[in-house]
Amino acid sequence: MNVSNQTITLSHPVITEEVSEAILGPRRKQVGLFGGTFNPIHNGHLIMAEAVGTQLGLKQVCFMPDNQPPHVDHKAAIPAKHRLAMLEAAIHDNPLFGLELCELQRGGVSYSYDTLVALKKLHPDTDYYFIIGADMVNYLPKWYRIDDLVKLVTFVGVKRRGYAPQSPYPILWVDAPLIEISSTEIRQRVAAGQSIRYLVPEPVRAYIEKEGLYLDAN
Ligand SMILES: Nc1ncnc2c1ncn2[C@@H]1O[C@H](COP(=O)(O)OP(=O)(O)OP(=O)(O)O)[C@@H](O)[C@H]1O
Ligand SMILES: O=C(O)c1ccc[n+]([C@@H]2O[C@H](COP(=O)([O-])O)[C@@H](O)[C@H]2O)c1
Repeated sequence: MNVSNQTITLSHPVITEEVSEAILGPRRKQVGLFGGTFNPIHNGHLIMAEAVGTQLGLKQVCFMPDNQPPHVDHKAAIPAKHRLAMLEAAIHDNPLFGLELCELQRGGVSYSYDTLVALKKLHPDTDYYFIIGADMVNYLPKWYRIDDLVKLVTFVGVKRRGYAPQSPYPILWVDAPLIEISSTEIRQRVAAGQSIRYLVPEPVRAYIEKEGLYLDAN
């Protein structure tokens, strides 16, 4: 500790986070939830999760694979065990990233309202930030019990080219590098025998090849 001209500079924190919590009570945790089908996860997902987590200073960003996405026009995804294996391979080397598996464990249609009610009951000291692309923000008015859901969670909208950053609901808008990759494009490229190198992390590319996934276009 240096003392000069009445300015005190601390060379290291005096109390630890544990001591602070013992005195002031538990601090609220800020956790990002990135829900998706991840069929498969791609670099666009990873870049936006990193951008949101670092810009908002979140403690963790949890990727949350859905069991069955609520909108009816979604194509059947490959089995959850493959989507999960690729997610694990993609995120394991980033300490900011984690997994939230409650929707797979619950089964059925993955309504976000049901998920947030369950998570808030389990972790009342956590504030959740639900990360969605600007394309998905347009659909928010159609989400199940959306007026109740916005009271349980803060929606973080990631800007995308071609989608105005606006909504009737409160959205925390975040800029991330614009990476126009979609899982649909990855599946189509694999089916057409084209390269997906550098569009997905290398362990994900290797897994798709080893397991022979997405060879039929859908
Ligand atoms: N390149 C991207 N930039 C910004 N947001 C994205 C991007 N790709 C996906 N998202 C967002 O990620 C979330 C989960 O998306 P999902 O798992 O359905 O991936 P997808 O690439 O959109 O898949 P699909 O092409 O099969 O519809 C959604 O909120 C979607 O808006
Ligand atoms: O709860 C809803 O009504 C609802 C409607 C559409 C999408 N969602 C959630 O939004 C996330 C992204 O959806 P998707 O279809 O792009 O994978 C995923 O976690 C879905 O469960 C939720």
